[in-house]
This record gives sequence, structure tokens and C-alpha cells, in this order.
Amino acid sequence: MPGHPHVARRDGNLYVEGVSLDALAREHGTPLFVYSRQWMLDALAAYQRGFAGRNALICYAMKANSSLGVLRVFAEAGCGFDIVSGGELSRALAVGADPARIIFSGVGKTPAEMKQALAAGIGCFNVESEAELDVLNEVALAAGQRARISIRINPNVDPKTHPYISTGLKGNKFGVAHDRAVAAYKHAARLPGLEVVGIDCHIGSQITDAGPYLDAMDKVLDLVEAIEAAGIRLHHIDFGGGLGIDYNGDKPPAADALWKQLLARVDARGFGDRQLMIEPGRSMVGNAGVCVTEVIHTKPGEDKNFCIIDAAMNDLPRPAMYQAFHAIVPVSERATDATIYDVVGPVCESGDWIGRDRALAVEAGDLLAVLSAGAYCMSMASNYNTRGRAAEMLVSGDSARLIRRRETVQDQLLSEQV
Ligand SMILES: Cc1ncc(COP(=O)(O)O)c(C=O)c1O
Ligand SMILES: N[C@@H](CCCC[NH3+])C(=O)O
Repeated sequence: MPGHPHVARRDGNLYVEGVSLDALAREHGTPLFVYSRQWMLDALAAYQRGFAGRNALICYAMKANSSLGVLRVFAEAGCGFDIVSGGELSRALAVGADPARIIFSGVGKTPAEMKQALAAGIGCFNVESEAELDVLNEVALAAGQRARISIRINPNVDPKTHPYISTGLKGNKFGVAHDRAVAAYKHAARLPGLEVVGIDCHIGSQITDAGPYLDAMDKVLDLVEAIEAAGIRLHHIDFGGGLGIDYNGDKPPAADALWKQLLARVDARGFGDRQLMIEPGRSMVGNAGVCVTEVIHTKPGEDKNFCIIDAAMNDLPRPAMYQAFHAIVPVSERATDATIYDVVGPVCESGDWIGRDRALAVEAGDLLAVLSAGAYCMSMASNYNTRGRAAEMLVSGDSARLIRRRETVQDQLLSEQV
């Protein structure tokens, strides 16, 4: 399948690596997320090739998919983690991540989360404002520690992606403005509870063009020069994540080719000796995953035909949130003519669509696979309409392992009181 080298059709039936999706769905029910371990390892290997011979740390941005079974794949492969909450820190620690390889991003870390992260001994806080520098300083002093920090700078570069997922424009809430960055670093260097160790930048997500990355790197390197001229040494450059995947014929640069270009800029400016850090999320898991769903009914409408499936916006929120495209293919092919359908979920919202105007030959009871469902699907899933969250399986070769059982209504009611 396009973008999914580990999803293939054999005798008309869809497989993830060596495992039949039909067999998995019959055994474990639907909706069911199924991930290819090999796709994740291949994605990681592309970054590792890009950094061959360099002092680099790949911190998987777990917001893309924070399921423990997925995190374990990356922890075992030696990755660090980019976290954005105390909850994500707990997940990283639960899979045995090395705390020194954990970095903490996010615009609104609470003092309690800062304390938790300091106690765990994380590698670095990516601080996003001067106010946050002051609070972290106080929390660290109270704990008798020094917090290692980078400041996330906002380079005002357009990543040319959906406006909801661009983060490095001056109108976005993220980071410290480029022209305030040196002052923020001077402020940080004066605070006794902080140790300045790096600089950080992340311009957005689903980026498919190298241009914005190159522009952002130039701006980061300008700042490295200015900050060091002010006497503050930066040991690492964290360049965030954001690399896109192929959802619908998208052609993002390969991770290794992109980093070849970026490292040439870093070297040309004389900063090739610094540790490089990155925070990739989507490009590490996005096309590892598919969501298998069953057709509940097909229904002719006045203007449109609807294919109603048992996965919905609570399982796959990206189409409703960003009008995002996910390819949808039958798990087992039928030899009948295709009809054009809007593929929709059972949730009571007109925004609950998964695909529009899709040609499908389907009947009730058939299975469909929603592709590119590894990133920002399960991690953004909700219980809207009191729907339990889906089950998840990790495939490795010919074997599949349940990494999350299907959520029951009892699970949902457990934390509530009448
Ligand atoms: C600070 C930070 N780092 C890393 C990421 C991961 O981004 P992506 O999944 O696009 O690689 C994000 C999300 O955009 C982010 O906000
Ligand atoms: N949730 C977004 C990506 C957000 C990136 C987080 N900073 C998506 O599905 O595309």
C-alpha cells in the first residue's frame, strides 16, 4: 500500500507484516488498531542513518502515540522521549526509559509537573516563556536541584501545513519570539536554579517540504551565535519534530536526506560539534498503523450514499479536526462494482466522517482498513458518546500481541459517582 510497505494484499486479503487483518478482527473485534513494529524500526533507522557518526539523540514525541506497547519498541531501540505532561513522563518511566534521555516540552507545565520531572532526573526542560523560567527556577531551588534547560524559540517560519498544526509562526502560542530570545537566555543564565544547556525549536507538523526546515535552522544558528556571543555556551541544538508522512500521495523528504541538508548548514556555521536532538512523532509511527473497522450499514441518501462504520471521530479524530485525509481500503476485496460513499461513524455529529466520496464495493459486515492511523489517532481518542476506546495490537513478523484491551463501559464508569 502507498506509504505502507508493511501492509500488503495477499489473495485479496490485507496483511500487516505476516498477519491477516481479517483474522485479527474476527478474534479481537473492531475498531482495532494494528501497528507494524518493523515500520517503526525502519522509520527510526532513517533518522539514525541521517545522524551516523554524530552525537545525536532521537527523542520520540510520544504525543503521536503514547501506548505503552509502542513506547516499549522505541525504549528498547535506545530512543529518548519528548514529553508534554506529567502523565507522559509516567508512561516513559513505565517502559523503562532512561530519564536522562527525556525532554519536557509544552507551554504550560505546572509546578507539580516540574517537580515530578526534576525528581525523575530528566535530561532537559524546553522552556517556552520567561515566566516559565522563573517558576522552574523556584521549583528547582525548593527541591535543592538545578534544572537543565533549553529555551524554545519561535523563528516565525511558515511550515506550510494545516494552520492548526503550525507552531513556529509569530501568531502561535509556542516558544519565545526570535527577537526576545537573547534577553531570555541572559535572564535564564542569571537564575541559580537553572543550568542553560541548549536551544530548541519546533515549527509544526506534517511538514512535507525541506524549505521551512532550512529557513528555521538558519534562524536557530543565528541565535546560537548571538547567545554564545553573550557568553552563554549551548551544548545542544534541539530541532524538534514535524516531518510529514504520505497520507495521500504526499512526498515528504526522507529523514536521512533532510538531515544531510540540515547538518551541512550546521557544519558550515561551525556548530557541528554540538549534540543534536530531535523530537519526531508522526514520522516514527504514522504509517505503522491501520484501524480495522466493520461496516454496520450502507444507506442511500438523497445527495450522498453513506457507509456507516463502527469507528468514529472519537477513535479517528483527524478528519473532523483538520479535514485530514486517510485512505480507506477493504480488508477483503469484493468483485462487485464500487459505489461512492461518505464513510461515517455512529457518533451524533455531522462532523463525524472518516472519508468523503470514497469508491468502495462493500456490504454490511465487511471490514475496512483506515490507513495512516498510527499517529494522532489513539492518542487523541476520546469517550465521546460513551464509546469505549479501541483495542490495539502490535505485529512483529508473523505474530501479533494485544497491547491495549478494548475499553469497557465499566472502565469508563469507574471514576464517576452518582
Ligand atoms: C514540541 C513538539 N515536539 C515534537 C512534536 C512532534 O511533531 P511531529 O509528530 O509532527 O513529528 C510536536 C508536535 O507537533 C511538538 O509540539
Ligand atoms: N494532532 C495533530 C498534530 C499535532 C502536533 C502536535 N504539536 C495531527 O493529527 O495532525
